[in-house]
Amino acid sequence: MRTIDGRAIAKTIAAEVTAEAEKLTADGVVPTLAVVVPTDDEATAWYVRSIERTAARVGITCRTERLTDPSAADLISLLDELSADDSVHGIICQTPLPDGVTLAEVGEHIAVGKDVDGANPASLGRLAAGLDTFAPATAAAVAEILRQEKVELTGKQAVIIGRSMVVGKPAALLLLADNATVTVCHSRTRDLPQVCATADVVVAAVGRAEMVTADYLKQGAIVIDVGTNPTDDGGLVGDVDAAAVAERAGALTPVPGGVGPVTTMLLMRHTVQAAS
Ligand SMILES: Nc1nc(=O)c2c([nH]1)NC[C@@H]1CN(c3ccc(C(=O)N[C@@H](CCC(=O)O)C(=O)O)cc3)C=[N+]21
Repeated sequence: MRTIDGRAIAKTIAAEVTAEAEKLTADGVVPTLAVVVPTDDEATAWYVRSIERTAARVGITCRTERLTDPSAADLISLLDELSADDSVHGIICQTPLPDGVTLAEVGEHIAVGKDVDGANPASLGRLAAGLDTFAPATAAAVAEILRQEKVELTGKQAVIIGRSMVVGKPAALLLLADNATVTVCHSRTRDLPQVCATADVVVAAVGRAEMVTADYLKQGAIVIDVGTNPTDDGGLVGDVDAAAVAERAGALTPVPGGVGPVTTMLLMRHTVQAAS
């Protein structure tokens, strides 16, 4: 089994994004990403630090807006304000959101042109319609990794495990646009391992530690692991049991070092695109 190096892929994209950010800055436009942080969840805090670090490295200004226990109305008024602010080019609202608040309802208040993490339902609709738009960075990372690894998708079977608005659904649309035959599975899918075992490409985005084992895979399948599940000892594991699939998979994205770093970098690429 080949291990796909997400950090190396992120590095390649970083070079391109840095050059683009430099050009914009020379023209008097400092690419700026607003990060709205509505809850103080630990995984989110890590991602926000990573966004801030990566932005600094590629020449993007990061403006972090922390809210304490906000209502939907509080979030909406901040997102409306950022959407109208000409000095802000990209906006990401971190999940999880406070109880009872949905990403779709607040996402509607992120201007589509600044919606660098594809949270506005209109962005997802545009993606479905084949219009120019930003896909959620994680879903975009899945497609980007397959492209960079030169995995030809035309006519291939792709199975996505997970139907969320941030990963499963947009990833399905992106792979469909690359001519794969796409199946989306979820918690109610019957005979999940057998369905997955028909796939040339498996995308695991369920959020259950090491759930995907060898019996889910056909020999040689390409496996993209989107899971980031914290372990008791402070580590991180994916949705795929990497040791269990080693003999069966053709290639696998590791956790950490796979989809995560590409996700963060694509958020940066989207931000310079939004500023252009
Ligand atoms: N609106 C929204 N969009 C998101 O995309 C989003 C979010 N909210 N909320 C939080 C989660 C979490 N998330 C991660 C991204 C990268 C890594 C990542 O790069 N992890 C490193 C390792 C981290 C470690 O070692 O602890 C890696 O995989 O190599 C992790 C987690 C995006 N999220």
